[in-house]
Amino acid sequence: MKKHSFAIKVCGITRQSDLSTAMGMGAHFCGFIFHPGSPRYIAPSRAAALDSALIRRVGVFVNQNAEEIMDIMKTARLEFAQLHGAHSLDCARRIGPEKVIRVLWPDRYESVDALQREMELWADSCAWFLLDAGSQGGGHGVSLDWTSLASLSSPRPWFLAGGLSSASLNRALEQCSPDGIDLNSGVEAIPGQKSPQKLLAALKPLTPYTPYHIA
Ligand SMILES: O=C(O)c1ccccc1N[C@@H]1O[C@H](COP(=O)(O)O)[C@@H](O)[C@H]1O
Repeated sequence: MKKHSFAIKVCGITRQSDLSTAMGMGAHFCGFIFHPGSPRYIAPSRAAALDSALIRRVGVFVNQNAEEIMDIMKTARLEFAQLHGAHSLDCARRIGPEKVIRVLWPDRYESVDALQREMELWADSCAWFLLDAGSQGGGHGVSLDWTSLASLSSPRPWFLAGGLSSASLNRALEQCSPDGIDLNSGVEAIPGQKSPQKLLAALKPLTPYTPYHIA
């Protein structure tokens, strides 16, 4: 593994026990999925009741508009909105760029240069990018081609997502250098429930690399 520090996000949290385990293992961000079609869906009021101490709370949105997103952010006490759908720049600006994690799907672009041009377009309208596998939606458990991201020079910090698990993390981090990693289906016992063993297996080897400081 290359020696650089990065943030850890554990997404698809539906239970306090999983959130507490993730925090105990050094997660910096936790994610709640507000897409009703997802097996990881959580109602905003239930997410509000989960105690995340000082780590950052992210909501994942696919179909909702800016007003619905801002409403849920308030109810669920979220700091960030992860825009995982066909959201516009205007939607991101209305939410507030400092609160937006914009998802992009590298497979949609013919080259890393084309992906980078899209990132430049979004740079003033988001705080982070999240790169996911496939061409839409998320939670597929499929990996990206990490080598193609080795030369990426993002105008904002970015999370690497897409089926990351203890089996793939080491290789992924050898091949590209994200500012954060996003763990979801790769650390589950069943969809919507994390496995403490899988979380430990994925996160323990990262301990020397994750004293990530978030201002
Ligand atoms: O996990 C879901 O069910 C989901 C549904 C709709 C949009 C996003 C979703 N999850 C996000 O997808 C990425 C990658 O997940 P995975 O590691 O491949 O399971 C991650 O950011 C999740 O937050």
